[in-house]
Amino acid sequence: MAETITADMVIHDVVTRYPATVKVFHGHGLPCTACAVGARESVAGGARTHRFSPEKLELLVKDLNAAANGEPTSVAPKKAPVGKGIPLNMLSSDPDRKIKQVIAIMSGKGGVGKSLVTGLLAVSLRRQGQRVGILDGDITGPSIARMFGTRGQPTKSASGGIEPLRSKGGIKVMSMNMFLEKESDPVVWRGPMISSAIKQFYSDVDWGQLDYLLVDLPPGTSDAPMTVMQALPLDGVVIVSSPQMLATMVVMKCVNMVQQLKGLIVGVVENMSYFETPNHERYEIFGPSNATELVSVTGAPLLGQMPIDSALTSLCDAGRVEEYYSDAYEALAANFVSTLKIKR
Ligand SMILES: Nc1ncnc2c1ncn2[C@@H]1O[C@H](COP(=O)(O)OP(=O)(O)OP(=O)(O)O)[C@@H](O)[C@H]1O
Repeated sequence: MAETITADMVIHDVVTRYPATVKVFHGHGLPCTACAVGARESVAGGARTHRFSPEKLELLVKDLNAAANGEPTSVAPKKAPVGKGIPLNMLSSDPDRKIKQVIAIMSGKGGVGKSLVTGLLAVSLRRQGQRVGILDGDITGPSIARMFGTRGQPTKSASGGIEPLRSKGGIKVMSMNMFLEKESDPVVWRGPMISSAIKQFYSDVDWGQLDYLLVDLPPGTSDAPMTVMQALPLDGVVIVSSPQMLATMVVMKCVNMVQQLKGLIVGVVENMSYFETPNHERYEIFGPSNATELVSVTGAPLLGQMPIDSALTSLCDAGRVEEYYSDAYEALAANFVSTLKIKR
């Protein structure tokens, strides 16, 4: 007999404990399990947002309890939205694993802010006490080291591996930039050399104990993303998109690639979703949000919608990205952590 589900329970907790309830939420027309809000919102709160009457809420709660106990519900069981926004409990099977989660950040197209989202997600995770590393998998166009202002060349670690550089805030960073004489030197390498560099960045670098290793990938579906998907013990992929990107079908290419390589999309982030004035007026500069479609094509929860902020570019150029603070990124990190629950 399952514990009684009540209207004040958080949607995320309900579906995590009783996955059969996802069908009930969807059957009642509530998309909350596929929404970032569901991570914090109560069942009653979700129902209120969707203008449920008290009677409808009562029936929903009754059905949730029925589903949790394997009993019939009043809503016809819709085709189970397998993986659609169900928060994943990704408990590491091996408690001795030094890096608890390896997550790649991917986008189909260049310039949507994938590196920036990777960097700021790392910053917020670190602020929340997580041990974080960033592997800059963009070998030919690295930008992570610059963003964090990490200078100098990596040294040999005590165990004979490569010691990653550390940001001011304590994030471990490894990027091709660190091996170039001049930051502007090009890396003119063919695919196999790029793949080999990525593998070495994972296996030869002494990452130590980490909660999250974020791997920033170059755009597209070429050698580097393929290497990461196939050669690294990847736990999941976060897809970064922007409002106008869905129309170009590049997101679909990413999704298909991840699926073909048997990877798992753990969440999506919509960057450059809106611009907010000091008076809190919002403008959707790149058009209306496609977040709902993103969730439905990827089958993964929306982790956050990031604003456009002109302050970011100058901070990144000055290597001071860690000085940036925004509630949107703190919420993104919180959603990320609750989606990928790990055992320390
Ligand atoms: N939300 C945002 N607000 C303001 N500037 C942003 C935002 N997102 C990204 N940018 C800026 O856009 C530029 C491109 O971002 P970034 O390098 O992160 O994109 P990318 O997708 O990783 O690019 P690439 O395809 O080259 O790897 C950077 O100058 C970055 O600072």
